[in-house]
Formats: sequence, structure tokens, C-alpha cells
Amino acid sequence: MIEIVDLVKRFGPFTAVDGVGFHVGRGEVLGFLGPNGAGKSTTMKMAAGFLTPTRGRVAIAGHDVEREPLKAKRALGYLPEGAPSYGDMTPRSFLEFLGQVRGLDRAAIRLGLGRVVEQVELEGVLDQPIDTLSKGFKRRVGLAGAILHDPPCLILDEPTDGLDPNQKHEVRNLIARMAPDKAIVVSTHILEEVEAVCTRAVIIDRGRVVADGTPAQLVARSPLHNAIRISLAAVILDMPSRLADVPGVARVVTPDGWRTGQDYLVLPNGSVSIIEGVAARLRQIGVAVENLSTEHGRLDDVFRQLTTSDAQKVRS
Ligand SMILES: Nc1ncnc2c1ncn2[C@@H]1O[C@H](COP(=O)(O)OP(=O)(O)OP(=O)(O)O)[C@@H](O)[C@H]1O
Repeated sequence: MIEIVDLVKRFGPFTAVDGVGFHVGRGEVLGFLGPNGAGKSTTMKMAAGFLTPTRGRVAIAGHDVEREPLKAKRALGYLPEGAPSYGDMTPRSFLEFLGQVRGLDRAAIRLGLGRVVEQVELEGVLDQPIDTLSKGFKRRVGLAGAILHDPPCLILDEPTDGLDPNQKHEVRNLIARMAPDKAIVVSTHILEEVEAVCTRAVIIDRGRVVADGTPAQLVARSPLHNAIRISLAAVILDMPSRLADVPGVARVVTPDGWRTGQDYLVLPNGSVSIIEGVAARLRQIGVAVENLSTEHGRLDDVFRQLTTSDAQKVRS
């Protein structure tokens, strides 16, 4: 439904997006992740037809964004970063205006308005100037605008940015409710968002795709994936050497803040499962174990491993 092929955007000598590509099918919610300045918004703007790419192409529901812009935009709901709207309008007048500029007739606007007001729960504020609404409601107005024409494809640029935890939760629930019959791209730098609503994640860094997979596949790339945490009942200082030859064990360490000689982290070679071998060795040694558990790793670790901070970013 959303097809992005080899997108490049240069601003003068600076390459903001450098060959980004991915496809999103119906029922998929793709988390588009990257640190600040990675090129997420620039990619989203090109995907939505608001910015012309230097190279590459985008198709929305089979329509090329440059060659068939109206057909492509009819199939797309786009929530730009910050959900801009007209502050002196009310949600009702703003949504009616959006319906008119999109060429919907009166009946379709009335129908669409009724549907989205219910979907994003705007009833209570429908006739209050947008400027006087909370951030959460402003974002809901933006979302309502994006889905007013019930498009099969959605591109949402940081839909929960700046919202409080309850508001974030509500927006994520709304995305999850719409997900089964739409193709959705959610750009974000909030990792919990990905695990909460996305079926797939693409990570970009400095304009390039550095990972593409399900949240579980990405978490499996964490250096801590399948590591074993051991807490011993008493101090045994030579555990690293006693565990070193267990098949699949790469290193045995005691991270900062853990109890020396009692708490160990056993790191596997290439994420292989080592729990059985480690447990067997502990039984063989005959030590009393307080706790033995497998670490799954976190998306956070993978993100930090694959992306660079703002300070390191100098591109040409
Ligand atoms: N019109 C422009 N002219 C020059 N540089 C630009 C322009 N638009 C964006 N950039 C640069 O391109 C890079 C990518 O910007 P973009 O807004 O796409 O990043 P982002 O991943 O969305 O970041 P954030 O999470 O902060 O919104 C940034 O370094 C930005 O300064």
C-alpha cells in the first residue's frame, strides 16, 4: 500500500535522506525510527508529496505521488510533525474546511465528521477555538483531519510527541484500533511506541536505513539478548574461568553496581541460547544459586548501537 523506493533528498551539499526504501502492507504498522535529525520528517514529507525528492519514488495505494498526486493523496492521511492547524477555527469548522478543500460533498463531510469525532473523541470540544485546547486535543484534531476521508494509508509524523503519558496511551490505542484495515507509518524517536503499536520497525541514521524487522527481530540484535544473569548465594571469585568453556559463552562479567563475586552476567557468542549449558555447569560445580534468569535485551540498546548522537553528526 505504501511503497518507498530509493528516496534521496539533498539540501545544497547536505544529504538529508540517502537511499531510503521500504514497503508497508495493509494491516501493518511500521515504526519509522531514528534520532533527531536522522531524516524522518524529510522522508515523511516526500512520501506525502509535500517535498519533491532529489531521486527515488513513492507510490500510495499503487499511485505514484509525483505522476498521480491527486489519486495518491486521496488514498493518504498525513499528520505532519506538530499537527499544525488554524488556531482561531474550532475543530468543527477546521474539519469542515479540510473536507471542502479535499473536494468532499456536504453529505460526505457530515458523515466523515460524525465518524472521526467519535473515533478520536472530540465531542466535548467541537465548538471551542483550537488555540484554547490542550496539546492532547490539538493532536486529536490533527489526527481527525488525517482520517476524515477514511484513507487506506496513513503517515503520522511523531503523533504522540509532547503528549502526557495518558494522552500518548490514547493516541496509541487509536492507532491500534485503525491498524487492521490500513497501512500505517508512524515516525517516532520514542522506542516504547514501537513495542506498543508497531508490527515492524525501520531504523534510520544519518539518512540511511540501518535496520528493518519486527520489534522482536530487532531486540534479538541486542548484545544482551540471551545473556544469563546469575546471583550466587555466596562469593565465588573464579566463576568467569569456571564458565568460560561452556559452549556458546563469550564472556562473563560483573557490571558496575552488581555484587563482586556474587552477581555475574554471562554473555553469549552471537545471541545463541546458553541457559541449559550454564545451568548444567552450575549444578556440576554445586554452587547455591539465588537467581538465574535470561535477559531478552532492549530495543533501546539496539537503537543506541545502530545510531549516532547529534554531536557526532557531520554530513556532506
Ligand atoms: N529545508 C531544509 N534545508 C536544509 N536542511 C534541512 C531542511 N530540512 C531538513 N534539513 C536537515 O535535514 C536533516 C534531517 O531533518 P529531519 O527533520 O528530516 O530529521 P528528523 O529525523 O525528522 O528529526 P526530528 O526527530 O528532530 O524531527 C536535519 O539535519 C535537518 O536540519
